[in-house]
Amino acid sequence: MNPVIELQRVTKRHGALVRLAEMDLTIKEGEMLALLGHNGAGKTTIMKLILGLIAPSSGHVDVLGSAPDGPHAERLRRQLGYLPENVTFYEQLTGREVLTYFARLKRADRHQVTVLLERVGLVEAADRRVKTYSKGMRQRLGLAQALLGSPRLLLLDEPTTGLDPAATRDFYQAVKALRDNGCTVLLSSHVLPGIEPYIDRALILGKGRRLALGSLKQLREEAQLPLTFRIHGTLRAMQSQLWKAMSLEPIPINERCVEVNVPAENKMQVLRQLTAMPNIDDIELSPPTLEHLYTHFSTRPASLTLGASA
Ligand SMILES: Nc1ncnc2c1ncn2[C@@H]1O[C@H](COP(=O)(O)OP(=O)(O)OP(=O)(O)O)[C@@H](O)[C@H]1O
Repeated sequence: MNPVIELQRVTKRHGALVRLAEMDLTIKEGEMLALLGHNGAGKTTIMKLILGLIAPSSGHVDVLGSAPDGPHAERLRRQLGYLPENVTFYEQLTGREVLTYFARLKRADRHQVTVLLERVGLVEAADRRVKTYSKGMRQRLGLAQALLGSPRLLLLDEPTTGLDPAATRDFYQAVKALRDNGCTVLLSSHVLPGIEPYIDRALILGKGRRLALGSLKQLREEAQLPLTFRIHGTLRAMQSQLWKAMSLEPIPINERCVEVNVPAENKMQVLRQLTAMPNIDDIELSPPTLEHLYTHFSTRPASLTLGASA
């Protein structure tokens, strides 16, 4: 598949401050990639470079086949949708009026307004003033605004900050439907819960540098973090020597439940030993979450990040 975004050794500096350092990144058509990082890690800087709002100090940025700050910038921007962090609208206008206003600005077909209100689940609230909207509804209106003109590439900057888990899920489901229709999505976030099922890959950033890049599976393979086993049963009968014999350190959850961390390579061996025990009723296995992986990659020594996967 064609790359939609290509960054080659891109650096963005302000005097001595390096906002982004030698970044290489290729995003393919129809991919959903999450930019993850602490405040000031460089997420918005990457988005602004892709939008052509700022130019790299060195290196090359290519978006849909041309430079975003080059002679084709205007044509290119019509193919991009952008939901900025902290989106605000005219409070006195209705959702429909807001979208109609943006459609005019973007020179998009006004018939799209109703279609998009439907797509983001705002049809019933379309004729209410924005000042009556919840945070989740405002974000969905922001998403509808970003979708005007049927963009091929969607950039979402911290789109779910401040949303509750149900509103976050609804938001990502709407984005996933777009991605499934071939739209490429780049989203930045430091709110990790809820994002896992929707992304193809994650780029973990720290101080403008790439700390890790890959699918959840690739990040798990690279990190080699242990699996968590939640074991249920009559555990009081389990002597500490038994745990020791399996090289496990149980963390009590309650009288009938403990958690143990098991290195991935020992998974089957430990499972066999545990399932052979009559006092164990159930075992739940959890691989490391994106949150565990993020913590791992953002706290490991800098010398180990040089080989971050391409
Ligand atoms: N216009 C600017 N001039 C100088 N430095 C800037 C400018 N904009 C951002 N920076 C700096 O660049 C670095 C990266 O900022 P950026 O906004 O890309 O981070 P971020 O990962 O999006 O952070 P956040 O999660 O807080 O939004 C930070 O150190 C920031 O202070």
